[in-house]
Amino acid sequence: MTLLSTRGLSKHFDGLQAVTDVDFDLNEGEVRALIGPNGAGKTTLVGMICGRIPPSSGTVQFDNADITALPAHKRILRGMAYTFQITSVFARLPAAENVALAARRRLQGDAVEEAVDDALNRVGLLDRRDEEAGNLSYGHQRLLEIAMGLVQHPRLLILDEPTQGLADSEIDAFKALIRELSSEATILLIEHNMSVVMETADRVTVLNFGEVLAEGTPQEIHENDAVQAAYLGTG
Ligand SMILES: Nc1ncnc2c1ncn2[C@@H]1O[C@H](COP(=O)(O)OP(=O)(O)OP(=O)(O)O)[C@@H](O)[C@H]1O
Repeated sequence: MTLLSTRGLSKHFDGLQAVTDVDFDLNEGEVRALIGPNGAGKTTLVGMICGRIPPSSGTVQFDNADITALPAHKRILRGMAYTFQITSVFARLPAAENVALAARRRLQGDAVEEAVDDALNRVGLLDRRDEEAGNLSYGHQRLLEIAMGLVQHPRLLILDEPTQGLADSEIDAFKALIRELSSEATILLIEHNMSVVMETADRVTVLNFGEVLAEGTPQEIHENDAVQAAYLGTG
């Protein structure tokens, strides 16, 4: 089943065409990586999907409904969760309280703490639960945001460069987390780390100059000459 689709989705900022006429379909249950050179329009496309950026033209459908005009917070209620490159944690609150704020959208009472600890455990931050979020490293703040997304049991989890700032050992744990989550949520991942893309994604979409350049399995994308030329260099 198609969970998300965009048709003719475009965005220009004054004279700059950031995203052009993108038709994008995401099946329920898949892990999709969105890759492309810097400035290709990945963050802008995802911003339009989750309602942070109003499109210049085109439509977004989620779960069989046209959500193009729906504000971001209402898309969250319909089952979208996302994290962005700039962390949005409350720095002075403990890690656990940040996750609890997200959990209370859905749960009450003792169930909140249980869900918070479960989400922190899954991203590997349970032992940091009482630490002020602002004291965590940048990479750990990104993981904390993923926990804030997870605790809402989203149908679609969108992650913008989640492995930025993580050590190699943490990236390995992140790959395992994505594989585990893929049985419960559809995942859209903007990712520059090709080992993460190759090892976690079912399919890959490549954006270049705001347009879809190619789409396919990680292997197909790796072997695609146009992608090699635009993005992967000599591969
Ligand atoms: N708010 C904005 N105002 C003006 N131009 C913008 C704005 N946001 C993005 N752009 C421009 O739109 C283009 C696409 O940017 P976007 O951030 O979507 O690319 P990206 O593929 O996510 O890049 P990166 O990998 O560097 O994050 C770039 O040329 C960028 O400078």
